[in-house]
Amino acid sequence: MSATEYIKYHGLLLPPEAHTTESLEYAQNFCVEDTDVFAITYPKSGTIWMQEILPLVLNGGDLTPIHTIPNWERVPWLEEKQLARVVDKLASPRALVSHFPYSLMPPSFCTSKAKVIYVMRNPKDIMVSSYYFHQMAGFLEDPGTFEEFMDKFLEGKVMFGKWTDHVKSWRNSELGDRIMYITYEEMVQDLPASLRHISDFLGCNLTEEVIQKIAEHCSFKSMQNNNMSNFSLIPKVYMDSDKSPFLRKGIAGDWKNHFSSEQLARFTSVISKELEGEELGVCGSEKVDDVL
Ligand SMILES: Nc1ncnc2c1ncn2[C@@H]1O[C@H](COP(=O)(O)OS(=O)(=O)O)[C@@H](OP(=O)(O)O)[C@H]1O
Repeated sequence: MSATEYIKYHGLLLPPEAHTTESLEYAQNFCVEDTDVFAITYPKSGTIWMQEILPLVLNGGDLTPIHTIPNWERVPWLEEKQLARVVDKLASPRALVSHFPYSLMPPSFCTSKAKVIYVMRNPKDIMVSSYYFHQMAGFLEDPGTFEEFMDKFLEGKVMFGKWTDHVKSWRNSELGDRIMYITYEEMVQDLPASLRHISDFLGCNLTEEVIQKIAEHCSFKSMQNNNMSNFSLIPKVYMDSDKSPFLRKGIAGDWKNHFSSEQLARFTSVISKELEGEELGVCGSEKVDDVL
């Protein structure tokens, strides 16, 4: 398939396969409940990982949902068109994901007590992951060369705009104890510790035995083998895993295999300039600036 032209929504480019005028309007009018939990990510930061983790943490490690419900229905995207179709089937407390910047969250989110887990990832690894995703996803624009894709990424001419705008919008959201920040890197480094952190934040009181069980089922290998999570149910015309699997490498630092020293210098210069004066702070055990 050839990708249809992206739509523009409040200045953000979005692929029309997943986003329609109706789905975006539905998201704006969505009635957020106090018990809802949102995992918010810039694309390729660990969204589907959280779609696996959240139902397990919220339901004491019950494996049924992750083995029976595809991830896009189990923990749907706020902005995508399947939400309206599955909303009545969502287990309570509901878990959702979104790539929206803070400014596009619905009014009911802002007045609710819903909690947010914001997952950050090294933008260089995001760009690499996204580059391969654009090669395998038939509904996304051809990425061109790595160099061309870097230009687009840095200019924000990719879906959901600039990474720096996304991070800044959520770092400045002032949601207080409703928001928890975590990095993809700390999840890779020590998943059980990250799960304890998430479980405490959500007030779930999980035993160590359950934490270990969840960690096992959310490992990269287990998720690669879970047909409800690896997108093998999606027709090849939309996602062709022969070109690049969705669960591709699952590591921190793959950018080192892709960036030339010139590209690294250019990327770092643009990103640091845009983050100048921003206090990104501490996420769990990691100082955020250390993973950038
Ligand atoms: N369990 C686990 N462990 C480690 N890494 C994992 C895991 N699950 C998903 N991933 C990696 O997350 C990357 C995909 O990001 P997203 O899920 O945010 O993509 S999307 O925005 O929903 O398209 C993509 O990263 P890359 O491998 O670097 O491409 C996935 O492999």
